[in-house]
Amino acid sequence: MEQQMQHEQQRLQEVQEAIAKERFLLDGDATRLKDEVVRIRRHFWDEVRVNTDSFDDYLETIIGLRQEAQELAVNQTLHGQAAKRLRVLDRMQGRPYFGRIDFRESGSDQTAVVYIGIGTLRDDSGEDFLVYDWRAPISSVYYDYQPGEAHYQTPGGKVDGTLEKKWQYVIKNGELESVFDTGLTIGDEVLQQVLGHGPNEQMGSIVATIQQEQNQVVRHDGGKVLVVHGAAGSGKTSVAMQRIAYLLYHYRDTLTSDQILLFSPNALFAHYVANVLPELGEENMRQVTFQQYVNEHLHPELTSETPFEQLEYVYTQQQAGGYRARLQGIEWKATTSFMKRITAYLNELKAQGMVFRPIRFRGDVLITAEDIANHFYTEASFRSQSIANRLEWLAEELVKSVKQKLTGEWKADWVQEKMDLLTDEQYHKAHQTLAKRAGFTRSEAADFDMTPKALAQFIVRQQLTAVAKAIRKFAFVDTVALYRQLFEQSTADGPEEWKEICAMTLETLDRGHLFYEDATPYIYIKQHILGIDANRAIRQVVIDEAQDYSAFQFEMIKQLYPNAQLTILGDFNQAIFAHARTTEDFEGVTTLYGPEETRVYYLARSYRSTRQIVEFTRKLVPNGDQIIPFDRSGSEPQLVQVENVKDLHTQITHQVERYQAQGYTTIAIICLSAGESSAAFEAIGEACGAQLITTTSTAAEPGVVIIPSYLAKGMEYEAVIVYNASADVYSDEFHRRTFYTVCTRAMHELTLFSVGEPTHLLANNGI
Ligand SMILES: Nc1ncnc2c1ncn2[C@@H]1O[C@H](COP(=O)(O)OP(=O)(O)OP(=O)(O)O)[C@@H](O)[C@H]1O
Repeated sequence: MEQQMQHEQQRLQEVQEAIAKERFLLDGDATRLKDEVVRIRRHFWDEVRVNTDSFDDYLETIIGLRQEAQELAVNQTLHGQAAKRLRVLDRMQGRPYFGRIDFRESGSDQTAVVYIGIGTLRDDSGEDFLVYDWRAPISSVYYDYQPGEAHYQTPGGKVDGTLEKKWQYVIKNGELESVFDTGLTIGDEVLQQVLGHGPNEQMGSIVATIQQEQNQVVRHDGGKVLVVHGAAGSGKTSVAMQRIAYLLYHYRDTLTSDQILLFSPNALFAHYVANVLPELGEENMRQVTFQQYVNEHLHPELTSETPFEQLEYVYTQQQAGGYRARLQGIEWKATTSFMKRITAYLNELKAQGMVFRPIRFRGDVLITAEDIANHFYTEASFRSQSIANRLEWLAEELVKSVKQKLTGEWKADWVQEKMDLLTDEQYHKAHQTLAKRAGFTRSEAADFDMTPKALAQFIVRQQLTAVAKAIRKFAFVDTVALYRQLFEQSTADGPEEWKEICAMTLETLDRGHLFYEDATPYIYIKQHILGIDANRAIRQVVIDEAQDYSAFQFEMIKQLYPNAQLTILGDFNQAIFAHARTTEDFEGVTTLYGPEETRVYYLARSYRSTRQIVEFTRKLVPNGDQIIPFDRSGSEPQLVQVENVKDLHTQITHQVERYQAQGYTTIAIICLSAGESSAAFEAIGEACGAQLITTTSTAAEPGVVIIPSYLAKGMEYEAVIVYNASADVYSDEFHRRTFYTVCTRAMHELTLFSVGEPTHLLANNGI
């Protein structure tokens, strides 16, 4: 064994030398390329002879420009590639590889020894691989098999053979610490070690320990939709990030990181995952939250409640009037029944019911809403057209009509007044523009005689342009009134509290505001009427925490990114939003592109928490027995009942101190709501040295945080303290999924405090 270790030490050293050598050469190249780029930029115009005297001179100038631009682009690309390779080499220096497989192809008497790391490394000759990229086809054997028969797929077909050996290496800061023969050891010691450590404040890559069931997801290919349903801590987010890295490698000739879009739940989470791809030497994908999308697409006169404000209402306003109706409304507005209702409504609008705004000029109505509606519904050639197409045509007609109506406007008093008030600069500008239009060159402009009539017409035209622009953007369609109409009608299949839901929705709309549950349906209607601005460049869309998305949201994402494959990851036990509280699977998602285009994986093993914590948390949810803990041992979760809030604060402060003394650096005190969080922060923030996390937080420092439940979603902490797991706070059945989400954030330690009687949700835990 010692001899083996020496051999491995020596090999490691050789590989490190090869990395250092490539690094040295590339460093020189990168510097040279950078200097070249700077030089070309600086002297761009020196190299190009600009001469437009004759056509030939002009052509020569264009050719010169193009050559120079091409040279710049080539150098920039080469520099980008060199810089990327340098990033990979930098990371490989400290840990060139983490695994090895000895694989013998069927029919061959030679065994290939394959070392696996985050990037490829060849020897001096360029012929042999010293290290294989973890995403190379042969590397999949490492993740998929124990010693014995094995195979892997290449673009050329399936390769069968025997996996003779499978080793894992622990290399830290360039030093070989240990080698495991993972074909022989029971349990995964490296994984035990990795999971036993605390997290940084940002997520890391799991490339060295991807598990077989996760590897299937990472390398899945084909179909428009990939759904990953997995328990809390089963690695959904990690797998999503590794998958993005895999796709960037596999489709490196056709896919770039800016063609990949990740929908994340909030800014804090976006920051949390932002380090994984750079750690693997890849550039980050684009990230967006659904709320950002909503804000960009609302009518400018509307504001919308945020998803977090909606949750705060749901969690804290049980006693408010209309609460029951609001909750029903939240659920109903996310259903496929409501979507069907909207589809029928959009169809009806082809024949009747469109609502328009009059077209005004300087406050006066030029074309009434009734006239626009008449035009829209009586034009015979429109009948078979979609609403969006009709509007395009109508807009042009309206612009023409407005122009016609304003032919004599230049004589109006307001124009004369405006002319009198023009500054010298404005007058000069008008003169220049009109001279140019009349064919005068810049040097001849002074000879142009601008008549008062021409100036007056110019002033009118300026205002008209703004009106035409608004018409072409369909400002004459009253999208808010169109959404409103849905709640002015009765419906046969609406929920019990329909009348009250309608009254609440209308009252909110009257204030120029939307409930969060109305934002997506409103935008959906708006886009179907005015046309969708689809983004065809995006090729991959990844939706994490997808259990919180409604049928509308999925449909909208599909329509927005028609060329993208979707990876949808979620866990319905963590569906904390009221609209999803009774949904149990992604069945609705299957209808997006049909079952043949949809593949579903289930990840049952939970890696984040100790066995004791998983055994505790899985009793909180109905199907919890399907969740399999990774066998890592820790202490039992504790429930501490206290008599009053004063005691609660004293005890929590002591608990934080104990955790700190145990060496934990990421500790979360998780509250149900923002209100509870700020009260907790006020009382114990200073004593615990804690940061308060709010919806506006974009990053958290390592240390103690006080955080509301919905912002802790997707995150993890070494030690979790549930602020108040009492029957008063987690009072209802609908708190179950939130409570489960809160408790599953813990990696090593979980303590629940309760002022008075604990929540009924703990009944299955014998409490
Ligand atoms: N194969 C693995 N090797 C090492 N660590 C892993 C592996 N799979 C998961 N983990 C770790 O388990 C923890 C949970 O992973 P992750 O956050 O991706 O799970 P999740 O399913 O998205 O969780 P949740 O739904 O609860 O937010 C992370 O610390 C992650 O690094």
